[in-house]
Amino acid sequence: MELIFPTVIIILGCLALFLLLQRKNLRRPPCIRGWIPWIGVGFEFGKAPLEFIEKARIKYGPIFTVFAMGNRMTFVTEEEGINVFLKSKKVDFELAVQNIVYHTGKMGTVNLHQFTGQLTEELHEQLENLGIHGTMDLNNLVRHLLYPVTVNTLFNKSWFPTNKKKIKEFHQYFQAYDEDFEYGSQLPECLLRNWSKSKKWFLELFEKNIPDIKACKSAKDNSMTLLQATLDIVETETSKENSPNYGLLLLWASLSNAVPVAFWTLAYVLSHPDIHKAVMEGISSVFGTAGKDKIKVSEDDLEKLLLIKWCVLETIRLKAPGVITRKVVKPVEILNYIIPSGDLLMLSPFWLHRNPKYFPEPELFKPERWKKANLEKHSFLDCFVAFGSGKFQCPGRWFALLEVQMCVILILYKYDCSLLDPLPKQSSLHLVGVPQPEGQCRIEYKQRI
Ligand code: HEM
Repeated sequence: MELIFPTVIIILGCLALFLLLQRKNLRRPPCIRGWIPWIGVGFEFGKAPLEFIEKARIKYGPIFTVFAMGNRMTFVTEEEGINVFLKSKKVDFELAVQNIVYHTGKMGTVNLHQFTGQLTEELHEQLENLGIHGTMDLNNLVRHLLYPVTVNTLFNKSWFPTNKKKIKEFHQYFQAYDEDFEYGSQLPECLLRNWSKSKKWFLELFEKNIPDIKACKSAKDNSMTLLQATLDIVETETSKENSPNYGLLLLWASLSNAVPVAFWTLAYVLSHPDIHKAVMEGISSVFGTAGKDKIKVSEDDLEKLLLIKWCVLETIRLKAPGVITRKVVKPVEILNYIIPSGDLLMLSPFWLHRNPKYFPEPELFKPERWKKANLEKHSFLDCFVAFGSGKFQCPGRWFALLEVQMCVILILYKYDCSLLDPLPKQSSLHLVGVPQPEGQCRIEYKQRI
């Protein structure tokens, strides 16, 4: 009898605790966890993550958790969750992404429009290498054009290699680094040998070059490149040792997003004959029809070519990053569910931009929908979150828009272009950054005379 009483108390206590935990779990969003410990649904999720999250939304509703590789990722897809994601102090950006990202938000203060002249010059220089006529994979063409243009403009004039072997190496290492970037922050480097080798190659390159990059100010006006400005901030606020990592982050963020956006913009414009025609009429009305002159593109010219800016933005709407991420630091309530601290809160710009509630006829490439955006006041369409939003919005967004517009203008001004393949599908392998095309899409270009 003496033993029965405490035993009953313990059992009742356990039961109460169990019911309490159950109740707490009941207030959590539905969780897709699979049966394998730690791995969860990692294999299914990893095969085609973009499709996985849309199927989960259809099956489980506007908020759900995916458990994979030891992480709880809670996806929000509608207003209430999106507002919490973008505005709540209970979620954190820096803890959610690689440690090295903190503080770069300050880059936003640099006046990117000072780059108009240099971008034009660099683009003309690289376009010379295309010759007068050719056929090649459009993605390859854009990479060969924009890798050097971006690096020389953002980092240091003439920093991009000019020797063929080194250029090839740069392309190979960058593509390997880009390919596994999102796994690089989650898996041990020994499992990602190519990624780790490429990272080392770039860090060494930055280590070697940072003193030169810092020393070399523009001879014309003593102005700084974006990397110089960022390094000034990094070295004052953290330590010199972080500089190569920041350099590499900036390199990845700029090349891995702006280059595929330029590819998709050209591919969309060239595969829509009416839009292509209207774009060409715009270019001829500002610069004339002949394509041989080394035209200078000013900010005024860009204002007159609003359709091209809309085409770039419409492309970014359709090819937005698969996810952006925050870490929940204090339990937060969304749609009557409690999201526990430690969860990663995920928002998919890609799928949000395909919700007909926010973007009518979402699958169509309709640049004119941007007529409604107040671009003069630097604001995008409601629910357009390709660059994130709020405090941690992408600091490179205006540079990217400028660079892609100039790239499109100069290619189409100089060359008569047509696509030899249909618009490719996008690769569904990656969630981070702008998606890459799956397979090739050839372009034929002929210099205008
Ligand atoms: C169209 C091209 C681009 C897209 C779609 C894009 C998108 C994004 C997104 C979604 C974020 C995260 C925002 C968030 O979580 O709220 C981000 C961050 C960032 N982006 Fe971009 N980006 C682009 C181009 C660029 C360029 C050209 C640069 C460099 C010049 C750049 C530099 C960065 C940096 C450094 C961050 C980290 C922000 C921080 O530390 O606060 N991006 N970008």
